[in-house]
Amino acid sequence: MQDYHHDRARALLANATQIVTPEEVQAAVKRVAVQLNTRFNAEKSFPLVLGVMGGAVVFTGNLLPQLDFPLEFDYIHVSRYGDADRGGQIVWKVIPRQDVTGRTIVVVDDILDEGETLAHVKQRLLDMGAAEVIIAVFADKDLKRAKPIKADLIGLTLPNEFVVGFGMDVYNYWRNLPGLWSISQADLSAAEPEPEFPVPDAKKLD
Ligand SMILES: O=P(O)(O)OC[C@H]1O[C@H](OP(=O)(O)OP(=O)(O)O)[C@H](O)[C@@H]1O
Ligand SMILES: Nc1nc2[nH]cnc2c(=O)[nH]1
Repeated sequence: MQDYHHDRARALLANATQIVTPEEVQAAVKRVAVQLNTRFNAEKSFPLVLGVMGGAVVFTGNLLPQLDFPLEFDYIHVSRYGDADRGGQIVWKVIPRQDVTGRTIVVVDDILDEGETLAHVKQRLLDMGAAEVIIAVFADKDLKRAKPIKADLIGLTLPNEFVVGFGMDVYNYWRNLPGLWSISQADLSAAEPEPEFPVPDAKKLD
């Protein structure tokens, strides 16, 4: 089982192309931090920053120490892609736990792709009584068509390719990469389905 995932993850990365270097990633995080600092140091507010797990974990972890205004942090957990490379139904795993009534909320996520996830999250927070919901994303994917939501702050704009790294995964692999990689088209969707049961390790059967 471990061999299977190790080899599959390595093969996916071997076929992938690096599109953003770790240095460019860090510059993008800084851009978002500077914009948030400029905005929130100019007003006397106390925003609730909500990271959208799981993909936002790395962006959030890099961004928070660069913010220099008073804030409260928590996370929500929403997923639309699951283990797939295409969006499906939105599944809430952790809903907002604080009372958001009347508050300014900054939602932090790794990527705005079709925009369904963040449109849904924003509407839910507004329905719960939030005064204002600001969307900060590490990356916005250029789909060349309208989306149901626009981010207020964007670190960088990406081409319409399936990317991994800096919190983003392919089949649960490679969230840990410090740069961004575009997964080969041949490895998407057509990819062999993951076995439902652990693959026997041939070596151990000998
Ligand atoms: O704009 P959309 O097309 O809706 O896609 C964007 C969402 O997709 C990713 O989450 P995913 O559902 O993959 O869950 P994850 O964060 O656990 O990887 C990403 O973190 C965004 O939340
Ligand atoms: N890993 C990953 N997750 C996504 N969720 C929406 N778009 C993407 C993408 O390009 N890569």
